[in-house]
Amino acid sequence: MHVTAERSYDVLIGRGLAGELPGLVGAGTRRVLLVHQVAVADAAEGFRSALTAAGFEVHPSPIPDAEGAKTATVAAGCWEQLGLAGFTRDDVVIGLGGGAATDLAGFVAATWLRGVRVIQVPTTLLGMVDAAVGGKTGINTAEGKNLVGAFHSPVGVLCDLDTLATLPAADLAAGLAEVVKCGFIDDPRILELVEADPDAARDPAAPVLRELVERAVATKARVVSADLREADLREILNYGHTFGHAIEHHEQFRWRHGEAVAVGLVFAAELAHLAGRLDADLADRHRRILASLGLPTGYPAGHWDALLTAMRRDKKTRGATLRFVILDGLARPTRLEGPTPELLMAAYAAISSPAAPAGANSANSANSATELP
Ligand SMILES: NC(=O)c1ccc[n+]([C@@H]2O[C@H](COP(=O)([O-])OP(=O)(O)OC[C@H]3O[C@@H](n4cnc5c(N)ncnc54)[C@H](O)[C@@H]3O)[C@@H](O)[C@H]2O)c1
Ligand SMILES: O=C(O)C(=O)C[C@@H](O)[C@H](O)[C@H](O)COP(=O)(O)O
Ligand SMILES: [Zn+2]
Repeated sequence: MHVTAERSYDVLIGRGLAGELPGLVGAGTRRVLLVHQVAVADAAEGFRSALTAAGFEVHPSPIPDAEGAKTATVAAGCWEQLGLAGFTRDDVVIGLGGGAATDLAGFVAATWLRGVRVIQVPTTLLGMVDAAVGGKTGINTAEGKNLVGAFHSPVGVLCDLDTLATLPAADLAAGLAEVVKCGFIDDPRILELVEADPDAARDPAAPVLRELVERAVATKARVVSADLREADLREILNYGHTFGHAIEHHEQFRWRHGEAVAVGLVFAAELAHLAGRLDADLADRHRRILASLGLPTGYPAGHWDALLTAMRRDKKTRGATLRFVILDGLARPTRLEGPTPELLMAAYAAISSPAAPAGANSANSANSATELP
């Protein structure tokens, strides 16, 4: 799959792709910072040996798990490592792991010497279909999700489907939320494939998963190739994220991103329905598909003020005006600008349910900011 950005690059999707990495790093390079999650330490060791054998000086950089990596402190640790090792503009950063690792690695690469090359090697479904592609990089702050970052396109993306074999089922399901998002905004065939066999969609060895990855990457590649810097069209990739990011922040980043996006998609669908833009069946189709994948579709009542405060920091907000990506119909994304407080609260009421997020991280839900039964 090809992406057009400041420089064009390829997203390779397949199995057994590790051998492609030294070629992507390129002969003119001396040093490689290998930023990786501890969960993929074995894969990191394999890459380290292959790159060392190819003559590169490899600096492994293990990072904290999940959102714990997307902090200024962790980024500063990487900058220190780059400085001590004398990384120059010819050198390369590799991001290996889930979206949190690729977001951090991309941000470190974007900021080191005002920009060095980054190669993304996603090892979660979400990383493959979304985070590693498109050049959005960033970290969180105490005030919100992804508030600091840069657009910095990778020079290549390696999606080795073999790496998904070890991914926990709940993380795979979380990645499917972004795949389903692509289905609603752009490629309805995705929805048909999931509806035909939700269990196969959750099976990393099933052929349908590969097709889902290819279709979601195709949507993302087409959109970011047309609008890298989110001047207009790219906002459709943010479908479900205004409310989703607010949940992540309110839950102090203890929900998986994809789980929060799943609820955000249902919120956006209800908002569109209540605004008279989307019919009830299509709104409900969001719930049915996401629930069939074990994803949450509701959020407890009683947290509106905090969620609204978080939504005001969304990057799509202009001045005091909240802006939502909604659907006018299937694969017809558009925007809803400045919905009234009554409309927003009605959408919240429509998704406020006592149902616990089925895919929620059990370690996380114990610490949930909300009382989930
Ligand atoms: N830049 C973008 O365009 C973009 C797009 C979507 C999401 N994101 C960001 O991506 C992040 C979410 O990504 P994610 O869902 O991949 O979460 P994640 O990076 O936290 O990974 C999920 C979990 O899977 C583990 N893991 C990773 N690969 C594994 C493997 N192969 N086997 C076993 N365990 C593995 C990780 O250690 C982690 O515990 C969020 O921060 C979100 O904001 C960015
Ligand atoms: O690539 C994009 O553009 C997206 O919005 C994809 C989202 O799935 C992703 O979560 C992204 O990181 C959100 O970006 P943000 O600009 O809302 O922080
Ligand atoms: Zn997302």
